[in-house]
Amino acid sequence: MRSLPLRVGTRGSPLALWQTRCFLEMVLHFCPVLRNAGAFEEHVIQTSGDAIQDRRLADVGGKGLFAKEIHEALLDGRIDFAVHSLKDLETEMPPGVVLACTLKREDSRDVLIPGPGMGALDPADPIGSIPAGARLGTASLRRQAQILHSRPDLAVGMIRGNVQTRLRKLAEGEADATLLALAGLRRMDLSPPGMVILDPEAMVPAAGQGIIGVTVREEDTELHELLGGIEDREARAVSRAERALLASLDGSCRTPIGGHARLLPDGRLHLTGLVARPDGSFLLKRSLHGAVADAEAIGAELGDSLRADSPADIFG
Ligand SMILES: NCc1[nH]cc(CCC(=O)O)c1CC(=O)O
Repeated sequence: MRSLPLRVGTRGSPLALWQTRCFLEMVLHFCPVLRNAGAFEEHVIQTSGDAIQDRRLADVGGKGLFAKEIHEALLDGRIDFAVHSLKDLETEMPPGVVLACTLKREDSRDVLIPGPGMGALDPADPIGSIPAGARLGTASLRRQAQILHSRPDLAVGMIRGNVQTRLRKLAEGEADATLLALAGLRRMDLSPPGMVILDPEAMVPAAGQGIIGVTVREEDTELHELLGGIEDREARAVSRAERALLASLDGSCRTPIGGHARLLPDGRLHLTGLVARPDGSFLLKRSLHGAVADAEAIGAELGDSLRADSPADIFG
């Protein structure tokens, strides 16, 4: 057995810390031998994404801004593994870093949250029931494009920061409504008043949304084995499809892209993909299904088909 403690890297946001502790509890559950005090050491790593609070990440121009420094710490041997929100983890990681396990998915849907000045939303048609001309606060081009596609009358402004910061800004009137991932709210036991869950076909979630992913050094077979025990096979299957779709679209961070897979009652995998223009003036959504064993091929095929039928400027 290697020397303890095992050093786990994480971002410092409340959600990231919650996810890291939840993951460590799972490891202890499956691996009681590690249950002595001090088996793990938490290393909070500030990432480029955390440092940028005033601009859209898309304008800073880089994928993987929430993970770069964490990958570096892993490759330098300063940490042994790292816990990520899979949706913030780029599909092509640096050589030597691998995704060793994906945990059981929390709810993958987005929610629409009205601010204090907005009346109740209609749960049967939440997006349609937003008052005309309302200001929506989001930094996500994927969410912005999908809302503007059906509601071009709305104004979109940016709200950034961690989940708590965004909710505070909403309460202070910086926007009339906002959109967040239900997974983050559930994990932190938050349920903002008036929030309505959006159907994933109406607001296609981001690839990997609601899934926690753990990275390790490729050569670290011991940790690979340990983490294999808590891998969730369904989460792995859907994330393989969603991430293959993302990789095959190879959009820039300025391309709104959605990807959402689920297992059908008959065991096959169903994948919905979406590409759009940020202003919602173009939006293409398609689905494909097939065998779980073909998850990656399904993602790649759907990505190719969406790309083939999108105007050139989408991927320019
Ligand atoms: N982009 C930030 C981020 N990364 C992961 C989550 C939520 C948790 C998850 O999707 O697993 C969030 C917040 C949000 O989008 O509301």
